[in-house]
Amino acid sequence: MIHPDQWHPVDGLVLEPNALSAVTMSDRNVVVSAGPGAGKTELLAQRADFLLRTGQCPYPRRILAVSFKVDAARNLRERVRRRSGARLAARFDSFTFHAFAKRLIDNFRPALTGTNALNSDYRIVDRDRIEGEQITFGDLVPLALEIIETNAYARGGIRQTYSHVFLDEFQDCTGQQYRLIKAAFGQAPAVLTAVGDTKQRIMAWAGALDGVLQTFANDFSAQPLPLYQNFRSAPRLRRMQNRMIAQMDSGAVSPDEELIGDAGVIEVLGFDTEHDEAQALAEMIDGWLREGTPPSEIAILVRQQPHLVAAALGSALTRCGIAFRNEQVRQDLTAEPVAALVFNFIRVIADDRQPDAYAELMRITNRSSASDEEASRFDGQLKRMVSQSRSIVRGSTFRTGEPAVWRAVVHEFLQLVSTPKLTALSAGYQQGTRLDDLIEQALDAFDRELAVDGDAVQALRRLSEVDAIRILTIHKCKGLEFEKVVVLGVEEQLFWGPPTAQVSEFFVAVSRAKQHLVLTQTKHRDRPEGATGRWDESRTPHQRFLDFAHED
Ligand SMILES: Nc1ncnc2c1ncn2[C@@H]1O[C@H](COP(=O)(O)OP(=O)(O)OP(=O)(O)O)[C@@H](O)[C@H]1O
Repeated sequence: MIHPDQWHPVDGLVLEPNALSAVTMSDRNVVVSAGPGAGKTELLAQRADFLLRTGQCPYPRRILAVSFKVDAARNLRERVRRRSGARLAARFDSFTFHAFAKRLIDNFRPALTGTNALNSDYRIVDRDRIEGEQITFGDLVPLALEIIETNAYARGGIRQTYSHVFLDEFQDCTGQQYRLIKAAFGQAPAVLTAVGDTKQRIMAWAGALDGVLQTFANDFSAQPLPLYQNFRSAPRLRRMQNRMIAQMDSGAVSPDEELIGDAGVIEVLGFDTEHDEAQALAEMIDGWLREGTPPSEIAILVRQQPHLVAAALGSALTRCGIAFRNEQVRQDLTAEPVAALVFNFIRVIADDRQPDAYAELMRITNRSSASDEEASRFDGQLKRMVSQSRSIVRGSTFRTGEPAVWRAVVHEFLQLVSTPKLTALSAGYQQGTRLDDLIEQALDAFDRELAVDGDAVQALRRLSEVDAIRILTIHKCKGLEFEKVVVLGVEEQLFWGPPTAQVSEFFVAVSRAKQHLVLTQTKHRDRPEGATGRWDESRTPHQRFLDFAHED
């Protein structure tokens, strides 16, 4: 443990004065408001390191960080683990609101009574729930709220556990989520740090509270600390963001002299049809990859329905042999250890060039062996199975594009690993049919990718975090950043709704780019297969948004 005076920002980062105050604040709640790329999430990671390393969050107490998206929660968790080490980071809980609520329900479920009472093996379903046995995602926060509001034991437990609470992207907090935070920590000694940007408020349609940063400052007597820098985007991109800020919140505009420089590229591309657009983008992305841009640094952002709007682009990328993940279709599966295990096994047997995948497979499957003897026996069995499965899938009779044959091989592998070992992979796997459901989802995801070109190795690349470029909605890209960002379809037909919400969404999309931003628009988009609702084939450029790209 070190004295607070001896602590320095991790990785040698220099923090602006307000950021340093927020990071090292000892006993006061704080609300940090700042624009994109100002380092709000980074500030939380630094604060976690400060609190854990200096003992301000003393053992066995913990830090709770609440984010809105699985990706964002995972990024923060990984940043803290990498910087502060696994031992200290074990006391850092980075959850989404839903995961935090579920944790409360799982720990204090008997506190739910009457029509809200739940069996221990309850399941989460999309809709049409059966009382006592099932709940929906939408029920998680209200049920957790009921527990915290009505049960002093649960309130005491949560307050005893957490000495510090972080709230990321807090501008999008809904009324119910806010009530949950207030009920859990309103009267508690826990120190809260909220960060957010009102210009990036994109969840108003889902009930995000207007002015929640100010409400929080009032209710929690939090000290407001604005930040002014943007560490993410090159100057040309920052000037575009600044032109948008001038319209959204004129008080937050940066002085011109801070944004001087030629670095950064913005391109506006117009096409006749989505096929022309797809071909040009696939060639452009192919060029970026050849120049050495890692696939994980390239994102295609679509305001909605990426599986339809980017369908032509998906086909063009496949023709060029570029792996992509369409995140609308693929759930956050790779974050699930059992799904990662299934994909890893397929990778090991289908692809020769994956020595790390084999080592990882051994490590994970052998983790919970009771003794050295058992571990070495299992090692031998696994090696034999991998070698047999390899010969099967490389044999001339193996129909490699056929999902059922892969399923059979995977099931045999899972049987060898055994249910107790699989259940031990994650705390939630004991519950109901969760483990089986996830295995099924992983296999379904693999089937879908296999259907694209019948190539198992390519299918796995598309499912991987590192090897594939990403196609995702603007909602999903919140808090993320990429070298190259394409905003696909800057058209009136895609950006509609209340003007303030639209411009915030466009702002979130544009501000994800570090170096290179491409905005596209087409005159015509054929109605794609699978489109059920309204679909306008004739398209109009969203000129007001495209104009932001032009320097005066
Ligand atoms: N003090 C700093 N010095 C140098 N780089 C920094 C600093 N703080 C943050 N960064 C880097 O700047 C980038 C943006 O930081 P971060 O994602 O924390 O911003 P943010 O305010 O949360 O952005 P947004 O609201 O747009 O999601 C990251 O790559 C981060 O590592």
